[in-house]
Amino acid sequence: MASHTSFDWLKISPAMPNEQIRHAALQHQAQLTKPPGALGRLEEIAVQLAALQHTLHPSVDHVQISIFAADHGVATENISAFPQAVTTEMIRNFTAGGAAINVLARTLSAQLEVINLGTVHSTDTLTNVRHYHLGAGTANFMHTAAMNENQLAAALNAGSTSVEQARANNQQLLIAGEMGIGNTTSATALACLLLNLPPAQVAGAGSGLDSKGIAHKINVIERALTLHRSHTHSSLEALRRVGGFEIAALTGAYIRGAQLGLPLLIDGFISTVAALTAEQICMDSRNWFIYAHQSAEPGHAHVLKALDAIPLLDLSMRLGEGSGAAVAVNLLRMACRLHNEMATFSTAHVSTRKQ
Ligand SMILES: Cc1cc2ncn([C@H]3O[C@H](COP(=O)(O)O)[C@@H](O)[C@H]3O)c2cc1C
Ligand SMILES: O=C(O)c1cccnc1
Repeated sequence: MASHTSFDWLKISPAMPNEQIRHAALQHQAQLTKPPGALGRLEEIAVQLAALQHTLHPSVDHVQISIFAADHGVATENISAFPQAVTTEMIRNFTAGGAAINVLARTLSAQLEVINLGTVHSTDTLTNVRHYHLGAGTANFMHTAAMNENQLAAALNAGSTSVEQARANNQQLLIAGEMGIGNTTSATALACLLLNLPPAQVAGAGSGLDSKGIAHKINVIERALTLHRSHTHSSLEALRRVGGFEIAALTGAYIRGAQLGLPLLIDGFISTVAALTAEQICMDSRNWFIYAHQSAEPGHAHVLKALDAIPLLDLSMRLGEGSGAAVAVNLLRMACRLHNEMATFSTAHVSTRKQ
């Protein structure tokens, strides 16, 4: 790939979790008034957040949710149950406060931002959207690479910018969500390239295809992989060829979040494919990822398995927008408060385990 300067930042090493604090947090958990391990993964989350935030008193009160939206050229192949216009219509809905993620963000008092990287229909009149204009959506990857290198670099940078803003605003956790009709096709093609899986194993209904629609989607992805596979020698190149602007922005956000030491709560199938891409580009970035939920999209289980990740929740959600991650925030908050506020055996005068 040319244009080295624009991709150079991807090589910066991720921040390291604090292992001393992890150890101290584990010891603290053992002193709380409960049988050791009885709070299960809530204990693990608190200990992990302590190590990531370099404090014995972790907290995720301040949450930023960044929704990256873009259109996909491959949408012209009839691979979604919904028309492409929905991407733009949903951006409008996000700004009006009516989408699922708006409701969830309000319950969390989270900061929500909407980023349009490039859609077929303009949203320029909307003032509370950050606009990037990378193009009127990606090119159709059935015929050519989805992005050129400038578009890929700009999309990765857009994700990075959101993380830097979150950091500057002292946010403690970032959720990067996505919106883009056709993006389960793009994410499936990308996962298949990165993990060498057959599309039939990964592809699903997305926003609601029937079995005939899924068979067609699989066929489209198989043909695209035949075009791109032999030219794809790196994960970054796979992202450029079959990814989307918003998937690249998520990837950039995850890599930059890891570099700046900001914990990242990963949503469903599309977000997890971006996390897989981030991890393949920048291996130790994985330390900063917390997988929130298992999507009903069948490919999600395969990608999570490849990542050796067990998500916190399984609610049969299949929405995207960062919604599954938003639902998991209260679990993280409760894990932190238990860790920070429970009495110890000694302060509460509770007898410890028999020797
Ligand atoms: C109204 C509506 C709101 C959404 N919010 C997220 N998605 C989700 O569905 C899309 C991916 O599905 P596919 O690949 O089948 O097009 C993405 O925009 C994703 O965020 C939505 C989809 C719809 C229809
Ligand atoms: O799991 C997801 O992220 C997902 C699944 C279906 C449609 N949109 C998003």
